[in-house]
Amino acid sequence: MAQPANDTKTTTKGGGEQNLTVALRIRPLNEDENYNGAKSIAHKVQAKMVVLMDPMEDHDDVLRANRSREKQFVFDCTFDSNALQDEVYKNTTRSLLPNIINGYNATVFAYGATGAGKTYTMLGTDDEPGIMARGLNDLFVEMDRTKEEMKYKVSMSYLEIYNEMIRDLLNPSSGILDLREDAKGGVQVAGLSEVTTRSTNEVMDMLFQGNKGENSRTYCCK
Ligand SMILES: Nc1ncnc2c1ncn2[C@@H]1O[C@H](COP(=O)(O)OP(=O)(O)OP(=O)(O)O)[C@@H](O)[C@H]1O
Repeated sequence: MAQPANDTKTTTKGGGEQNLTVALRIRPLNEDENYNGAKSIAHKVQAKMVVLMDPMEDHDDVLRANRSREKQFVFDCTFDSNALQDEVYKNTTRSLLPNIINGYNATVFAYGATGAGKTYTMLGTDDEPGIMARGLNDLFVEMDRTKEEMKYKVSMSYLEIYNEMIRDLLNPSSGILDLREDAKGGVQVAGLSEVTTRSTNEVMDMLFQGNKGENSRTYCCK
């Protein structure tokens, strides 16, 4: 997840500076895991630190009693399993909006193993909308508020990358698309459709339509 304030500065290919935030979210154990007696080994211990307990630790093994194999990891921010969608949105994504309104690029993506909670965090549910719906709502409200002074255009593309093959989820009939570099060194997906949109609901409907055509694997929306 990316965020502009107080963050690690890295240099882009074009020489400019960009900010990067890495956040970690621990999801709650699901019903099956609880039923099978699973125990969470990931614990948020400080605002920025998570400890992973050694799942093999044996408290009766006196020979290893003082050899903790716990591992500590530090992130820009962390969320435990009780964290609400709004908390995750406000602490990772909301601060990107003023820059987007001013015409700068921003990227937010979720990374993790299957079942880790990427879709829940990004899309969420009707009752608990994720980062995308919350971000789009705020974006459209802000654009509406400033529509007298500024002219905005919002468009979206929705693609799937699976087994190194790229497909356009808004236009599946276009088949497998190629990745190309443009003259400025930017990466482009040749032939990817781009649809103009005016509301969060419209975007969500298109994501829903796009998901219908596949089994919802790795996806990217810009
Ligand atoms: N923070 C959370 N709170 C409650 N339920 C969650 C949370 N995170 C994930 N879940 C639930 O865990 C399950 C798996 O999450 P999700 O589908 O988001 O994983 P994923 O990383 O997108 O998986 P895949 O890569 O296989 O698509 C879902 O049933 C989801 O509702």
